[in-house]
Amino acid sequence: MEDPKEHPSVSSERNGTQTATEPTAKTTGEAGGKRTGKDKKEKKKKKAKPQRTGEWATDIERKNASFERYYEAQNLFEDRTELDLMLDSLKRDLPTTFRVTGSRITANDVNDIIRKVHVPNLTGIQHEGVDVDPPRPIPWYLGGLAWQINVNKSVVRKLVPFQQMQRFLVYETEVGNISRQEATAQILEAMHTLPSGEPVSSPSGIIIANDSDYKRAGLLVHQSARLPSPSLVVTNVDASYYPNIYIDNQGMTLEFDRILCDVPCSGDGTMRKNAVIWRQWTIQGANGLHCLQLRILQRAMRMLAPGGRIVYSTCSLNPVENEAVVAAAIKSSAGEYQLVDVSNRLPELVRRPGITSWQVCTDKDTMNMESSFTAYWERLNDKQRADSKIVETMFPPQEVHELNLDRCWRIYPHLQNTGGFFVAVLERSPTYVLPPPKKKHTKRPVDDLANDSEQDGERTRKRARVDTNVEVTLDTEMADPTPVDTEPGPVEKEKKEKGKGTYKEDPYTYVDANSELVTYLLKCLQVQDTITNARGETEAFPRHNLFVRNADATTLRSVYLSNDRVKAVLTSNEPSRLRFISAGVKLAVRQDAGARKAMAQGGPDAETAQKYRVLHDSVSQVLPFMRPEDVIHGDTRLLKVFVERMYPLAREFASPYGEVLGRCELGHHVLQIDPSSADSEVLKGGECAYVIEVWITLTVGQVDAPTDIPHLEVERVAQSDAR
Ligand SMILES: C[S@@+](CC[C@H](N)C(=O)[O-])C[C@H]1O[C@@H](n2cnc3c(N)ncnc32)[C@H](O)[C@@H]1O
Repeated sequence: MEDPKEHPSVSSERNGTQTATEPTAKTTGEAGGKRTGKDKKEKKKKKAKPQRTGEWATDIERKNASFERYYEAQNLFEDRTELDLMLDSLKRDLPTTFRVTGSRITANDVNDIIRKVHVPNLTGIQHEGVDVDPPRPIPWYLGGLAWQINVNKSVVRKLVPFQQMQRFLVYETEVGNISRQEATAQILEAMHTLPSGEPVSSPSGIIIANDSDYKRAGLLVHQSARLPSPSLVVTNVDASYYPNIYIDNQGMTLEFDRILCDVPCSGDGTMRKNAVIWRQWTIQGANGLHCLQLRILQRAMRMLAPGGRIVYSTCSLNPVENEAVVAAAIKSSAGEYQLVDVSNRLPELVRRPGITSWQVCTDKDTMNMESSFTAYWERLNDKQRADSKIVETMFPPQEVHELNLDRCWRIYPHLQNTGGFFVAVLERSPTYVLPPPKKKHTKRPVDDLANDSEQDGERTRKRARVDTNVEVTLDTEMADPTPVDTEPGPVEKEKKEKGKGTYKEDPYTYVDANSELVTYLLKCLQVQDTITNARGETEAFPRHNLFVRNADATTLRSVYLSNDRVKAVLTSNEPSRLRFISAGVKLAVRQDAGARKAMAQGGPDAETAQKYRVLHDSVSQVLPFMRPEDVIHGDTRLLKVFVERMYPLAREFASPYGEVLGRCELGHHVLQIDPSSADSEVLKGGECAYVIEVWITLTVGQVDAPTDIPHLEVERVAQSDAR
C-alpha cells in the first residue's frame, strides 16, 4: 500500500546491477558489439543522471512467462477468463490515487477545494475528441477523503485544468494536507483523531514505526514530519528479531494493542506502478521471502497484548507469501490466535476471500508445482533435503479448513482498478495469560538481540497492561527478494552489512522540568503552566516531557517534546538495542539573532528580546496553553502579506495590524486567521482558522523593503515558517 516513488529499492539501488532507467543492450544496439568511448561516456552520463522513477515504466515489457505460469497453476479463479482479466489489468498503469489527511483540521476544507473547484474544472472536458474522466472519490474510503484520477499522465500534462490540479496536489502534499498512500502516516493520523472525528494534538498512545533498512527508516521520519507527533518513535531493527521494549527499569515490557506487519514481499501486486517487477519477478524471490515473513509475523504475535490485533499485509498475490504465512503462524500459536471476521468492514471495497488450496513451485527451472510437502520431501535424497530451501510451512497445512483462511482479503487489480493486495486480521485471545517476567537485560550489544525473540519474549515478559492506542508498524516497503537457492550476491551482502551498522544517533536527554531553562523557554513560547481544557479539566503543559538530542541538557538549542509513554520507552531502553532513529516532535529552537540585533542596535526591545521560537508544525502543541489575549487574531489581509512577502516590515501590514505587530514584544507569536474574512468563497466556507507562528525581530535598513526606508533604520520585521 505504498507509493512506488518513495521506494528507493525499486530503482537503481534495488539490484545494483542495472538501473531501471538504464537502456538494455537490446535498446542501445550494443549487443555483442564493442563499445566506443562515446558510448561509454553516454552510458556514464545516463547512469549519473537517472530519470525520475515512474518515467521508465513505459519502456518495460510487461511480460513474464514464469509469473504467468505460476499464477495459472494457482487456480485462483473459478473461470480461467478471470485470470486473463487479472493479468491484463496488471499490465495497465495504475490510476493516480491520493487521500486528504484525515486528522488535519484542514481536511474538510481541502476536500471542499477538490470538490468545489477542481472537480467542476475537470468535468465535461475532452482530449482528442474523447471525454476525460474527472477525479472521483474512492467509494470505499471513509469520509470521501480519498480520490482517484483515471487519466493517463501524458494527458494530464497536456490539459491545463489537470496541470492546475497537479500543482495543487504537489503543494498540498508538501505541506502534509494530502498524502500518497503510506500506512504509517495513516495510523499516525488515526491516533491524532478522536472517535468523534475531532483532531487531538497530543494523544497519550505510542506508535513505533520500524524498518530494518536505515534509508527506509529515514523515509519514515521524513514522511511523518508532515504530521509531527509527540507519540511517534521510529526504530531501525530487524522486525523478525524485534527486541523487547521496556517501559520501566523493573523489566515491564510494552505490549501493543495493534500491530501492522506490512511485510517485505515480492510486490507482484504493485506491477501496475512498478513495471520493473515484470522483469524482476522470479519464483525464488517469492519463495525466498516466506520464512522472513513468517518470522516477522510470529515476533509480532509475541509482542501483542491479549485481545490485541495484528494486521498482516502484503502487496503480493502469492499464496506462499500470504495464506501460507498466516496459516503457519496461527498453527504455531496453539489456539492463542485466530483470524478475525472483518467481512462487514469497508463493504464497498470489492475483494475475494483467502484461499485454502495452493501450489508451491519446487523447481524454478521446470516450474514444477506441488501441493503436498510430504510428497515433495519423499522423493528427495538426503543431499537434496539438506540443500532444499522449500519448507513445510509454504504448503497448505492439513488443518487448512479449520483456520478460517477465507477471512483473509484478496484484493485483485481487475476488481476495482487497484493494485493487488492481501490483508489478514489476527486476534490474540483476550484470556491469554502472559508468563511471569524475567529480569531485564540492560546494555546488551545489538547483536544479542535475537535472544529476545528467539529464546523468547514470552518467558521474559512481565504483564504490562497499557491502555489502548499502542501501535507498532514492523516494516515498510518491498524488500529485495533474495533467491532461496543461491548465495546472496555482493549487493545483498553489502546491504546486510549496512543494516548492521554501528548505531550513531544523538542521545535523547530529558531536561529537568523545574529548571530555569524550561521556565524561560515556556515563557518565551507564551505557554501557561496549566489551563482549563474544553472538558472543564485542569491540564498541565507536559514540561517534564521536553528533551534535547545531546548528552548535556544544560543548554537548550533545539527542544523536543514527547508524551509520557514515549518518554518511558526512550528512558527505559538502551538506545542502541532498539536503534531509535527519531522520537517525538521538535517543538522550538533557540534563535538569538533577533536578541543580538536588538542589543547591537540598542533597540528599545534589547532587554526583552525572546530567544525561543516555536516551530510551525508544533504550534498545535503550544496553542491550547496560550492565553487567548496572547494570540493575535486577524483576517486574511494579514495572511496575504505573509504569503506575498518573505520578511514583511510591520508597517507593511494594513491598519490595525501594522500597529499591533509594531507594539509586539520581539520573539515568538501566534496568529490566528478567521477564514470567514477571505475573499474567496471556497476559503470563506472553511471550518477552521489558519494558525501560524510568527517571529518578530528587528531589521536594519533594507532587507527587502521599499526604498524610502533610511538605510540604517531599525524596524520590526515579521517572518513565518508557515509560508
Ligand atoms: C511493504 S514495505 C512497507 C511499506 C510501509 N508500510 C509504508 O507504508 O511505507 C516493507 C518494508 O520492510 C522493510 N524490511 C525488509 N526486511 C525487514 C526486516 N527484517 N525487518 C524490518 N523491516 C524490513 C523493507 O525495507 C521495506 O521498507
